[in-house]
Amino acid sequence: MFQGSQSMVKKMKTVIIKHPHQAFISQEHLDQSWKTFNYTDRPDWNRALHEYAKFESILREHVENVLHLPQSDKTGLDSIYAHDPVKFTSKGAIILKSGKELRQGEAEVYKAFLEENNIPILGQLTGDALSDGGDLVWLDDKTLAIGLGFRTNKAAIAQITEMVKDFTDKIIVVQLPYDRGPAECLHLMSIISMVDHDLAVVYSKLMPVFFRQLLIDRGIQLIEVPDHEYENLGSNVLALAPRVCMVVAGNPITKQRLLDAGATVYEYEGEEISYKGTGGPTCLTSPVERV
Ligand SMILES: NC(=[NH2+])NCCC[C@H](N)C(=O)O
Repeated sequence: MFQGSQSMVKKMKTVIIKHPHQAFISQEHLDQSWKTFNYTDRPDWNRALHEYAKFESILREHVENVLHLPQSDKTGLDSIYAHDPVKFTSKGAIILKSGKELRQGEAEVYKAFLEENNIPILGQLTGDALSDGGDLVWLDDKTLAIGLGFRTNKAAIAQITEMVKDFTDKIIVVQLPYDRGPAECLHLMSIISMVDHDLAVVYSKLMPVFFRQLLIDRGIQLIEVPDHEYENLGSNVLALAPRVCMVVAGNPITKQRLLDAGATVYEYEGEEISYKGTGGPTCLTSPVERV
């Protein structure tokens, strides 16, 4: 029985990931495509494998089922960030269409993978609708916040709203700023990560005032990420269970603030697999079931 949820924090039971073997493929492949995909630098294949081994071992300690997406010639480097092509609801996956054109082939591969594994699909974006999973945040099981920006458009918000309306009370549209422009990746999840039902890590500088206030009004304690740790993906924190989380190493202030809030914090080195492609632990994982 599929145990889908509309939570970013409940105990993760099943997760989909994509290993560098299937996404990065080889040093040669990385060399050919890192500039095209707008990475900050050329990832090192061996170090990427090493980092990923640690990352995956933390995941395996906490998550019963870890499923791997297959290699495909329809996808590129960014497919390592398995969070983006779909979003899970309690009734199954919504198949999205990336706002980054180079990533649009990922959804089809993902959909076939879900079908093969008998994981339910709720619906799929059609027409002009564009959205990345990184823009969709369940604040609780009845409330979905959606970032409206370069990666997610109004057509997608309308279609997603329609798909979830029978089992969701509220959709909150959060306007994202221009920040560094369309070539860079800025998702709603770049500026907020839920760590428990009442605890979130945030980068308030890029957050609309109404949204920050709404979080506070909902009784959510906010942990602020300092500027230099935001640059190091410090605001990208993956909840493995309520207050049990994973961060990219090199964010000591955020880590200490999480510890002070009573969280257990696991770290992995993410220079190659996270930093260079701008994708932290939430981006590297697609939680299917949380219980
Ligand atoms: N959910 C996320 N924050 N994903 C990050 C994706 C990063 C990737 N390089 C992109 O530009 O699409």
